[in-house]
Amino acid sequence: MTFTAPLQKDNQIVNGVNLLGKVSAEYAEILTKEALEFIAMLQRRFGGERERLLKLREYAQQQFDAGILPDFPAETEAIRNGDWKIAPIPQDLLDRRVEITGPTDRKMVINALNSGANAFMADFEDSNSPTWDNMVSGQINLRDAVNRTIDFTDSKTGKEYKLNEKTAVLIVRPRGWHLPESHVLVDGRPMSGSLFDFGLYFFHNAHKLIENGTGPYFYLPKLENRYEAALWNQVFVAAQEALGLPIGTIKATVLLETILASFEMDEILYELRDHIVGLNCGRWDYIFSFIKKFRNRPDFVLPDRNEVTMTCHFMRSYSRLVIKTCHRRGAFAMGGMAAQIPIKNDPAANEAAFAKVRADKEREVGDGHDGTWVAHPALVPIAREVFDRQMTGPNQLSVLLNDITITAEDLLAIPKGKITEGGLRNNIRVGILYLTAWLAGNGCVPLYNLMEDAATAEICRAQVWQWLRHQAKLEDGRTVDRALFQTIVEEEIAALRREIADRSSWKATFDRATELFTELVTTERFEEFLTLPAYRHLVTFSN
Ligand SMILES: CC(=O)SCCNC(=O)CCNC(=O)[C@H](O)C(C)(C)COP(=O)(O)OP(=O)(O)OC[C@H]1O[C@@H](n2cnc3c(N)ncnc32)[C@H](O)[C@@H]1OP(=O)(O)O
Ligand SMILES: O=CC(=O)O
Ligand SMILES: [Mg+2]
Repeated sequence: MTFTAPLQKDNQIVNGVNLLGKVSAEYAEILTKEALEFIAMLQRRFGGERERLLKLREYAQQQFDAGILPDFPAETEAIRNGDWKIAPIPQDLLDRRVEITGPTDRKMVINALNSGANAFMADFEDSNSPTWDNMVSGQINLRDAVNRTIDFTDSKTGKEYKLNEKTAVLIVRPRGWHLPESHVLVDGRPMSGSLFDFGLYFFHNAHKLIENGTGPYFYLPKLENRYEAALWNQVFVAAQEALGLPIGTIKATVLLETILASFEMDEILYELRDHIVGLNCGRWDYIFSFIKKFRNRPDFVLPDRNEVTMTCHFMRSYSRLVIKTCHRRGAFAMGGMAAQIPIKNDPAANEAAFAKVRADKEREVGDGHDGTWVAHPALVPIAREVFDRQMTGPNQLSVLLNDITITAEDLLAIPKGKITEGGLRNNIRVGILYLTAWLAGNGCVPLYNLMEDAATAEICRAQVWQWLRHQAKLEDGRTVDRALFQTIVEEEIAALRREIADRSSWKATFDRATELFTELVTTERFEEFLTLPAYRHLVTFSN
């Protein structure tokens, strides 16, 4: 994706680096000459390899389109069969039973760190809309959190926020390899969003984190193979060398959230063995990736989104393989995110939502996961109660699952279930409303009592695309074709317009979101990520 914007010498704080976004006095504290030199170094050294690996994804797709299915690579058998372990895990990451996640909004960062969770994943990815302001103010908020100077006063309620004495361990999730940061050009080209997010956080905070007795910890999203893991490893080595820190200071947890990465779990752990502490089951992107990679196969059409749960054979197999693989290597197998959130003003519905979260956590701890994710502070005690009851030590590394074998067939077993008009309508509604919020600068929203973020919205639009492409049959016998889609989408747009009538910030982006969603689900060529075309609408040049 390229953007044209005037290159001005006067916004070149550093030779060859052009800042196209606003730089206020506060932003300049993050976008210092030294920090920009550091991220430019990362981009110059690793930007080319990133682009090559993104091309490799296209090549792999051609194989799937030609009918070839993924399998465990023959050439890395020695790694899978070898007897090796990852490097030791730091003390403050040994017990990760409950992790809260959320965007880097100032109030939410304080709430998450105070939530009672063991760790907080501060998210520049699925739950973030990458406006320039969100990216740079997110870095400011994290810097202030690390320095314990963060505070906030809610202008509406007057409520004041500051950090408790004891806070969650901070882990930061940069954007995935596919996303650019178009407000920063290095030698005339947009830099990688991953390197921007990682680089600025690491540069400003690594030494302070170590002084505080913790470290620069990261979650790495959407990896598809060992090469992408190896690239992160090289980035870590270069970053640590540049700041004079020992190799292995950085610790990362990789989101195992693509179907292809499932075939290279050992290899990903191996490539990152000095820096990795575990894998995490990112179930929502995983489902999305499953639909995306096999999108052109009529035999891989999935049922309604709410039927594709963690208890489906392919999902349960994947999470068990994560546990088995990780524990053999001394790495953590983190669970994932149930989408239920508290339901206000309806105690019965709220209890039903909590019961679903509880059941999800019971499955995770029972299977051998070492910890889990929650989306909301009110869910911390629910997850903690389940893990405290069933996980007596700090983790379950000793659960080896030696008697379980997971095959390629298990990972690729298509779940059975219905496609319904309700499911189609829900995908359309959630897809449009999520994009509306995202374009308005909010990457995570409650919709119809569920947490929705970029990964869940990807499932919505990918399913509609897939059902249209393969003329899927609804349970009542009708075909999902253009005519049916057109009728339903028009009805839903009219209903949504009424639903958001008093939300002024959403009204401004609703039309763009409906256009974008319709384009995404009806286009001949499947868009790899909805955030790529959507990002063009977010980019604002200040000069
Ligand atoms: C697929 C994946 O990648 S999962 C990971 C990405 N997703 C996430 O991280 C989910 C993050 N969660 C959220 O953003 C929010 O919980 C939402 C959008 C789902 C729900 O938000 P809301 O409806 O506004 O929540 P609600 O009104 O109940 O919030 C109550 C309080 O909890 C706080 N809160 C809610 N969620 C979080 C969170 N994840 N972290 C910190 N604070 C939170 C709110 O800021 C609010 O604080 P206040 O009382 O001081 O004002
Ligand atoms: O990032 C998490 C996911 O489920 O996707
Ligand atoms: Mg994800």
